[in-house]
Amino acid sequence: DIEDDLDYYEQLIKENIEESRSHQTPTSFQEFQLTDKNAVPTRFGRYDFIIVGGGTAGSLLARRLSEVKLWNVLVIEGGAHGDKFTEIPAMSNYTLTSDYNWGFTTTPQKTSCLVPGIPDQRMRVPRGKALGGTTVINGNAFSRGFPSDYDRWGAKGLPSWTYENVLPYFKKFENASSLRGIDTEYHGFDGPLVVENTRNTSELSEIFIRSIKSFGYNLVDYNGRDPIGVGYMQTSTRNGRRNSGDSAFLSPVERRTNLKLQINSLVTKLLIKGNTVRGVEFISGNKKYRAYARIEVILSAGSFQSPQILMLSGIGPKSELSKHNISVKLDLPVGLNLRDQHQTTIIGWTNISVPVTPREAIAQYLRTVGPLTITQGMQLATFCNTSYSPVELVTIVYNRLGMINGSLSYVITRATAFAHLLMFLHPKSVGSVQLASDDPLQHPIINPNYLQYEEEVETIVEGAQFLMKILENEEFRKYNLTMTRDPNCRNFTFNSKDYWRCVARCSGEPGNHPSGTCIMGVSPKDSVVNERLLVHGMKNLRVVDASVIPVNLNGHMYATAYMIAEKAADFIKQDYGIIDSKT
Ligand SMILES: Cc1cc2nc3c(=O)[nH]c(=O)nc-3n(C[C@H](O)[C@H](O)[C@H](O)COP(=O)(O)OP(=O)(O)OC[C@H]3O[C@@H](n4cnc5c(N)ncnc54)[C@H](O)[C@@H]3O)c2cc1C
Repeated sequence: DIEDDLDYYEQLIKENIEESRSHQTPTSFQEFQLTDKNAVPTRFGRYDFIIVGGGTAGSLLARRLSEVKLWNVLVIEGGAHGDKFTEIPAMSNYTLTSDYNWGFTTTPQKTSCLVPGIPDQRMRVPRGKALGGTTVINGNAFSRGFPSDYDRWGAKGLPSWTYENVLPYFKKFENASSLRGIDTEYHGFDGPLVVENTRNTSELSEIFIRSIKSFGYNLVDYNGRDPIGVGYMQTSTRNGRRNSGDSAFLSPVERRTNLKLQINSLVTKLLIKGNTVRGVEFISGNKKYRAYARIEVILSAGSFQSPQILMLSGIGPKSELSKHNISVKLDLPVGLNLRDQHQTTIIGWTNISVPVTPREAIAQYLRTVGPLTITQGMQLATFCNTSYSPVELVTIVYNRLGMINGSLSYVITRATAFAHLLMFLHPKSVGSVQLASDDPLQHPIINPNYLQYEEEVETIVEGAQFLMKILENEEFRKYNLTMTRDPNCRNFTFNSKDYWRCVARCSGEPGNHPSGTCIMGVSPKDSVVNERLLVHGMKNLRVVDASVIPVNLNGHMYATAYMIAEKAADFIKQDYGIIDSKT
C-alpha cells in the first residue's frame, strides 16, 4: 500500500545518499583485473553484430539491429541496469558519486579550474557505466542543437547529415505526445522515447519568462523551427521517471532471442586482421573472453572509451601508439579532436520557503509530479546570441533532498536557490584523449583544454551580464532575489567584466558534452570515420556514439547520440540489403 511505498522510497533515498557520500571514485578499471593473466581466453561465441557499449547510442542501435530476426546481436556493456534510485530524476547528483559513474578526471587544466584548493586543477568528467550509459546519470535536458548545426556537418562534405536529412531520425525515436506548445511538425509521436515538460514549474520561472520577453526573446520550442528564445525544459521522463536509453529502448526488447546483453564486462581490444575486424576481447568476472563477429563490430563506448579501445587495438595516431609500443594498424587522428562545452553556475537566493517535506515529495513522486521528477531543478532553457556565439541559460529552481543530521531533509530549507547554468555552447578550444599506457585497465588521459581562447571567456562575460539584466526585473525584488558572490572572485566588483572573467576561469565546470574524438569526415587525414560511420580503411568496423560529431552542437548531446544511432541502424540495414537505400 501507499505507506509501504513511502517507506520503501524513503529508505532507498537515504541509503543511496549515504553510500554516495562515502563512495571512492576509482582511478582505473582495476575491478576488472584478471585473476590469471596467462590464461587462454575463453571463446564466447559468434554473433552477426557485436556492439561495444550498451549506452545511449548503443541501446538504441541494439534495439534497431535486433528488429531484424535474421541477425543476432551481442551487446557488451561495462555496467548493468539502472535501478529505482537512478530512475528518480532529482537524485542524479548523487549517482555521479556512485558505481554508475566510471569516474574519469581531466589532466590539470591550465586555462580553467584555477580554483585554489582543487588538487592539480583536475576536473571530474563523469560518464555513465550502465545499460543506457550516460543517460542513467545525466541532467536529462532534451535538446537537439540548432538546425544550422547539422547544415554545417553537411557543408563538411557529409550531405547525409544536413538538418533535412537528420530530422526524420530525430522524430523516429521520439514520443512527444505530452509536450506543450511545440512545433508539431518537428517532433515524433510514435517512438519509444517519451519526452515530457518538467512537472513542477515555479513562479520564479514565470517571472523569468516575462522579464526576458522584454528583451525581445519569445517563448519557443527550442527543439523546433527556431531555437533562439526561452522554452519550457523538455526532458526524457515517462510519468516523471527517468526514461534512460535502457528503459526506453533496451529493456522493453530484452527478451528477444536474437539479442544478448553481456553486462559487467570490459572490452579491452578489437581482434583485427588486415582491414577486417573479427571480434573483440573482453574481461568479465576477472576472466578473459573472445567473442567473434560474422558481420560487424560497432563501437558505442562513448567519447572517452571508443577512442581508447581503437588505440589499444592499433588504430590511432602513429606517434601516440608508438609511444606505448602498440603496433600501428591504421594511422588515424583518433582522440585528437576532443571538444567539450563549458558551464558556469550563477546562484541567487529568494525568500520563498520550501513547501513540502521529503515524505510529501515522495508521495508526489508516486503521483508522478513534484520536485523529485525534475533533474537538477531545471525548468527553462533559453538560447540567446552573443557577439561570438550563442549561449544557453538553464533556469534552475533547487529543491534538493539530502541528509541533515542523519535524517532526510531539504538541503535548502530556509530559502530557495534560483540558479542559472550559463552554458558556453560553441568552444574553439580543442583537447585530446590519449592512452596512459598499453594496459587496458588504465583510465585514458583526458585533456579538454577548456577556455584556451579569450573570446570564449568574453562570451561567458557577455552572457552573464545579460543574465543579470534579466534578473534586475522589479518582480524578482518581491522575492528578495539576492545573488551569491563567488568566493573565488571576491576581489572583483560583482558583475564587472573582470568579476565574470574570474568566475569563468575559476569556477566554471565541464559542460559534460564531449565529442569529436572519433570525428566523422571525408579524409583519413583529419577524420576517423566516414559519412556512414565506418572507420576509414576498415571494412566492417563502425563507431556509433557522440564521439563522431564533426562540428559542435548549440545544444546538449544525448538527443543527437540517439539520432546518430538511429541513422547508423539504417545505414547498416541498407548496406546489407535489409531495407532499400532510398528509405
Ligand atoms: C553529469 C552529466 C550531465 C549531462 N547532462 C546532459 C543533459 O542534460 N542533456 C544532454 O543531452 N546531455 C547531457 N549529458 C551528456 C550526454 O548524456 C552524453 O553526451 C551522451 O549520453 C553520450 O552518449 P554516448 O552514446 O556517446 O555515450 P554513453 O552514453 O556514455 O555510452 C557509452 C557506453 O559504453 C560503455 N562502455 C564504455 N567503455 C566500455 C568498454 N571498454 N567495455 C564495455 N562497455 C563500455 C559505458 O558503460 C556506456 O554504457 C550529460 C552528461 C553528464 C556526465
